[in-house]
Amino acid sequence: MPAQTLYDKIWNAHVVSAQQNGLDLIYVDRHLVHEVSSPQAFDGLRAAGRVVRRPDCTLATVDHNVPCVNFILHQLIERPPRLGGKAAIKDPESRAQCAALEKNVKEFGLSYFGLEDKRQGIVHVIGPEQGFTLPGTTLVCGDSHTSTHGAFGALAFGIGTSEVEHVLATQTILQKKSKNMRINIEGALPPGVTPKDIILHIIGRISASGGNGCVIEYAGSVVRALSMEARMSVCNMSIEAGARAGMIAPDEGEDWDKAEAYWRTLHSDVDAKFDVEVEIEVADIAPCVTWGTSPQDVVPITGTVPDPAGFSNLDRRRAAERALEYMGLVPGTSMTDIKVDNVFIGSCTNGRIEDLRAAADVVRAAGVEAKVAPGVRAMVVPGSSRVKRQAEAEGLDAVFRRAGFEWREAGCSMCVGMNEDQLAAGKRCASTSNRNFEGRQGAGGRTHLMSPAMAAAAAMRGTLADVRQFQQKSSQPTIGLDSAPPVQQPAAIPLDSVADVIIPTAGIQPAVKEEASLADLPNKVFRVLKGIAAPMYIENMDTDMIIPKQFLKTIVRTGLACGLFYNFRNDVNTGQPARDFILDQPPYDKAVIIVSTGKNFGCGSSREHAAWSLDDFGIRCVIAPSFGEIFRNNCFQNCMLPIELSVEECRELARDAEAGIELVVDLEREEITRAGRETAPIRFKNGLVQARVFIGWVRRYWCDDARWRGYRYF
Ligand SMILES: CC(C)[C@@](O)(CC(=O)O)C(=O)O
Ligand code: SF4
Repeated sequence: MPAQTLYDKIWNAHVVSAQQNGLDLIYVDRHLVHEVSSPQAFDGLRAAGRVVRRPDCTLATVDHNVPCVNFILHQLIERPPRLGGKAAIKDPESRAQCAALEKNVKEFGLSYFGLEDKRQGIVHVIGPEQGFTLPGTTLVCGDSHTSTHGAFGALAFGIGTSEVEHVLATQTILQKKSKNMRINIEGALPPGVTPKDIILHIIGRISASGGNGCVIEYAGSVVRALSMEARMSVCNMSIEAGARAGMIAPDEGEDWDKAEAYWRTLHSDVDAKFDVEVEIEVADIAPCVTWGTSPQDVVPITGTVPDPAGFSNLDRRRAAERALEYMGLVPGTSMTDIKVDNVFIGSCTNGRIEDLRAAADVVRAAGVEAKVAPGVRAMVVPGSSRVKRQAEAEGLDAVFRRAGFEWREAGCSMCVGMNEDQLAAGKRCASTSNRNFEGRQGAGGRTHLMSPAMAAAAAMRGTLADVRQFQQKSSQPTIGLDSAPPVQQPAAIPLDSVADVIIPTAGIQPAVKEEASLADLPNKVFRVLKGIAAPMYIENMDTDMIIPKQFLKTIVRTGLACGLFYNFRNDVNTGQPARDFILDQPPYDKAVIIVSTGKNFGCGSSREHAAWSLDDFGIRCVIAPSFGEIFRNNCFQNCMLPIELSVEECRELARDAEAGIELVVDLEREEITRAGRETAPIRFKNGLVQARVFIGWVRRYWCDDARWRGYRYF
């Protein structure tokens, strides 16, 4: 057996069948479900008369839309008010989305941590908390930050809603295997430098597209010494590095005796080959903050706002100029001179107990009299109800409250602003979340990413601040390392209805005996596509830009063209159409193709709404130098072809698109030509694979493996 990486081992142990088009059908051990990415999936099941194949391996919760304010009465959908619950969900769309999940979990018989459940919380906090996440398993969720669970040596990745439906129905998923990337992190961690700083530093170093096409394994002495919370923060942001997933080999486990033999094999073999290896020396890292609108826009807190003119890459420079304008920043400004209006401590990156302790340490170090700086609104939102209770048991809430922080209920809150916790236009927020995208925390809001300790320091000072100045005053241990004092955990809450350790692929029974049907192939599938292409020049065009969060509250897939590139096409303040965006100008208002010269198109959130809105507008093909992996899969699911070409080729096509020349994408010939021009055709890179996957994908209505009939449909 050739040497294998950790990723290879888990992947190989879960292959149900290798497909001819370069995809593997993978068995899914665990499936987490939340209210935003699931309603359309359940509707699909209902329409097809299907059941959930493994309700015992599926766990659902509400997190994105839940109010984080604590009112006395809770009155979600026709329920008698109860004491001690959360505020009623006032926004009708948010309420409908949560209500849809409540209905679906009942109908399909799933384990559900609802609003009033003591175990409710952000999906990526509760999975590990409840022992649902285990080493060596495959775990998926309709959410990009599923990468978090890789901290346990699981292969965990985000998927789109159509894929959620496929997993619900079959407990399998069709995926292309990624490349292996290893990031070795060595050295002595300087004071004030936390896991968040390490991952921000890494993204700054390898870029937001640096992990494209890869699964990252984090290794090295620094990683081995990290606590589980810290590992989760690092793996969480693998998606911000453009990777499919992040993983860390497990080294300890509470259920050790149960699964020891298997878990012990979960490491990369000594001579395993990685496609990409990166070395990180942590000794030189300082606490980090972001200045722009991509997680790669990282500087040390001692640094200044960079000058876009310093970027030699044209798309990068354009993105930086746009970012600075959006962020209201001037090159050369010291980061510590930047005033903040809001502070948000929470999210699936940094909403765990250790994060709250780290932030509270800084608040304590500022002195008992110290208060949040005047004019700053600071809130702490625990990642789960259990984290909240633990923090209260340790008295952390009192530390925060005394200093003037708001102490909130568990949920996603201002990480995404789907509840009422939104950052107002023009306001600046020091945030422990993972995305500083335009409009991420609220339309027009400006986000700086940082560690919980740094966010607490910013709250106390009223500007971005160097946490080391606070820490010198205190003798608190460095956060995120296993050396932190042991803390008493509250009694474990049993998760009765969730199955025990699952041995991958064992005991698979042949599924339903239905036959593949080629009859109703969607008519959107094309073999030749001719039409107007709209050029776009932004690097890291994230799916928050393609469709902002206010359009994610729908429970259907249709009618989303109105949300497409919403913040580009409308005035953020008035909501009036701006009419100056490319897709609003003839002939591009009839575009069927997008040509992006910028890398990493569709990065970030897994929201299939991005593909649905492009589809609704009439786009059938997107051409770019690289794609966010989940977006790429979502395109296929919606019969929209993503084509990867070199940056130069994309630029060439963008020039033609700019001139209004129609492009012809021919799948059979695997080439792109310019209508009515003699210019040499551009061949698809990996043309065969691309075209075959596209045609094959939609033709393969059923996964026709003898052992396993996976079901897929549109
Ligand atoms: C559902 C959505 C708001 C999401 O959680 C989805 C995701 O990251 O895949 C996000 O953070 O953008
Ligand atoms: S990234 Fe934010 S919105 Fe998405 S799951 Fe994490 S906390 Fe929730």
